[in-house]
Amino acid sequence: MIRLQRVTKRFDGGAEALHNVSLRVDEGALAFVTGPSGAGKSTLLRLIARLERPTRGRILVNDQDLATLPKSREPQFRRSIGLVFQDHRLLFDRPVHANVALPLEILGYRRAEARKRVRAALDKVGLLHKEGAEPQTLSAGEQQRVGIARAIVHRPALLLADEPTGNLDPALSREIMQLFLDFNRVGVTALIASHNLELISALRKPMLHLEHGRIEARHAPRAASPA
Ligand SMILES: Nc1ncnc2c1ncn2[C@@H]1O[C@H](COP(=O)(O)OP(=O)(O)OP(=O)(O)O)[C@@H](O)[C@H]1O
Repeated sequence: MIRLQRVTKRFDGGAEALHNVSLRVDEGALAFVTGPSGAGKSTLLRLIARLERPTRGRILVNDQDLATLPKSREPQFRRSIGLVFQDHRLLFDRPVHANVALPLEILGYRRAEARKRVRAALDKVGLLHKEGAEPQTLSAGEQQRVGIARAIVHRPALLLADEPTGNLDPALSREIMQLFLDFNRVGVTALIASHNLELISALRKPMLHLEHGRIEARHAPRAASPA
C-alpha cells in the first residue's frame, strides 16, 4: 500500500527532514511512526499524501509512483486518502455536518449522497446527535472525532494521522486510537504519527521510530518493514 525507497527530503535552505528512509506498510495494516519533535514524522506523512515532494527517492502508494502520477489520476489519489491532524482544523463558522461534508464538496459529490455519507461518518465516530452543533460547543475529544469523521467521510482506503491524540487526556486518547483500530479492522490501512509511546506500545502494532530524519528502530516488522 505504502512504499518508500531511500527517500530524502531537504527543505529549501534547511537541513534534511528525512534521510534515506525506506519503509513498507502493507494493505490492511495499521502502523505507527514515533519519534521526538522534529524527527520528521509530519514530513513523512505529508510526502505520502503528496503535500510535499521528496528531494530524492521513490514513494509508491497503491503501486502508483507519486513522481509520475498523471494529472488525470490526482482526484482518484486524493479520494484514496484521509488526513487527520492534531489540531483538527475545523471551521468554527460552520456546523459539524458542514465541516464533515467539506471533502465531499471538494470532490463534487451530489448533495443527497453527501448528506447520507456525512451522517454515516458521524455515526461511526458516535456523534450523529451533534450534527447540527457548532464546533466550539464540543469538547476537545468530540472536535477531534469530527476531524476523524471528515477524514473518513469519502471512505478512503488509507488514513494518515498526525498526532491525532496530541491535545487529549489519556482516556480520550485511548478512545481516539480505538476508532483507528475499528477502521483498520474493516480494511482501512492506517499510518499514525504519535509520540504517545505508552498508549501505542500497548496496542501491539508495527512501529517505526524516527530520529533526526532516520529510521532508528522498527518493531513487529511484518506489516511495516524495510522495503
Ligand atoms: N516547510 C518546512 N520548511 C523548512 N523546514 C521544515 C519544514 N517542515 C518541516 N521542517 C523541518 O523538518 C524537520 C522535521 O519536521 P517535522 O515537522 O516533520 O517533524 P515532526 O517529527 O513531525 O515534529 P513534531 O512532532 O514537532 O510535529 C524539522 O527540523 C523541521 O523544522
